Amino acid sequence: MSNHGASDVLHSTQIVIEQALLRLGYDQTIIDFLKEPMRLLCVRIPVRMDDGTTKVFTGYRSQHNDAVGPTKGGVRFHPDVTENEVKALSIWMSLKCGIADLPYGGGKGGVICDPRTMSFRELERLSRGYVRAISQIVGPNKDIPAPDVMTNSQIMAWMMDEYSRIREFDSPGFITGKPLVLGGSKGRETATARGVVIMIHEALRLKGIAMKNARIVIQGFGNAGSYLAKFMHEAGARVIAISDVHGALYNEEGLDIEYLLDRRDSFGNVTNLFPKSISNAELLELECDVLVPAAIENQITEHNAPNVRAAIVVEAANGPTTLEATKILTDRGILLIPDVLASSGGVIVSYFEWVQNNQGYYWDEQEVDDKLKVMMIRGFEHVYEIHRTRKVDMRLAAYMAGVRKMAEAVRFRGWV
Ligand SMILES: NC(=O)C1=CN([C@@H]2O[C@H](COP(=O)(O)OP(=O)(O)OC[C@H]3O[C@@H](n4cnc5c(N)ncnc54)[C@H](O)[C@@H]3O)[C@@H](O)[C@H]2O)C=CC1
Ligand SMILES: O=C(O)CCC(=O)C(=O)O
Repeated sequence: MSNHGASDVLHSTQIVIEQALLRLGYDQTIIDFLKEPMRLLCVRIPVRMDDGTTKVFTGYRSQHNDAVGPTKGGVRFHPDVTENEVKALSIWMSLKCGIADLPYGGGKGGVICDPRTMSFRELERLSRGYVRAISQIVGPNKDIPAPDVMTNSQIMAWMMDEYSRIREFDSPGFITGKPLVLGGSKGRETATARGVVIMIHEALRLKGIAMKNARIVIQGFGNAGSYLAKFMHEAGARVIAISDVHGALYNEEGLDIEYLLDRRDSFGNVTNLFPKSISNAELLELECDVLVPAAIENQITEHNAPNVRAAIVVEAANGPTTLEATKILTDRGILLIPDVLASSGGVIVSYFEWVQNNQGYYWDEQEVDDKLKVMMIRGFEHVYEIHRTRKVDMRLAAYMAGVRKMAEAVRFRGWV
């Protein structure tokens, strides 16, 4: 997998944060404060490998700002993780929490590694080592990790167990995205995709396009992309293309999603089992009603944005569209539902999981889904209203909605 331009994502985020705060009437001091995470830890994690050697991994935990409450956000295991990427991801988490009005600031972690080449036990030792390395700055009321790219409920379970051992009492509220038997929430596994579906419903309604037979193209077939394909198929839409890191599959009549779900591996790989019809680059330029990037950063750029032939782009991934591409899509009248709004279903249900852990009382899946829907639609309406009344693009509108509460909290606390 190629490097996807991590330093750019931090810089572009800072540009939009600054624009948002200026539009909201904040001064340079708050801008300087919120443009960077308030805390960033870089750790070295020695891990005993199965062959008896010890390998040292590098990891990060970035805490953007905790004025609103504890910081919250996933941990990514990926070879291309960088300090700047983790910093940007933590800022995006703040914006997601702000839009959804959760009592959190943003945090994010990452470890430079490739889980696809590691054994189960090596992954366990790495997960536990990461928690030992960051244990001083995390905790149920400090900073609460969760899954992200190439991490899952098993990794959350090891991390929770390690943290509980260090603190010497069971701490389910330390991390979310856990297996159900360890205090996970019903609906967390599917939450990111469920949230994206709700956004697609809203966007189709605005564009006057029916869900039935709407043509959907999805890049990425992992946690976010594969469940999304399933839910869109169940809703009567036509998923005409999907992809993973190896390439893309395309069928204008609609793909057999059930079959693909059945064949995909735990890293979201499936296209390697079939003769590929098209490339990832071609997938992004297919004519469709809704294009959903659900893989990694910087996929829609100034180079391919003029060729995007979708009525709606819904960003399930974090940072899939550059700022230049955002402008091109907006100018072309394509409705863009930005990442910090569209992919907030995961952290919203993580919040529900944390609430359930704190109260020791667990909800059924319908209750989770109903509450998620209310919060996603409220977020959408808020962002769309800012976009309409302040005449700013959807990304800037989302940043304005997302950063306001944090800026207010910083001011009330008297920090700047
Ligand atoms: N899992 C979650 O709860 C949330 C995930 N997200 C974001 O959604 C995106 C996907 O995350 P997950 O589905 O959890 O990851 P995952 O690790 O489960 O799946 C990633 C998918 O993207 C594919 N992929 C990787 N590199 C690619 C490339 N260069 N071109 C095309 N496909 C590629 C992989 O093959 C895999 O199918 C990420 O940006 C993540 O930050 C956002 C909110 C929550
Ligand atoms: O569930 C969470 O707390 C965070 C999910 C996440 O990392 C994200 O939204 O990018």
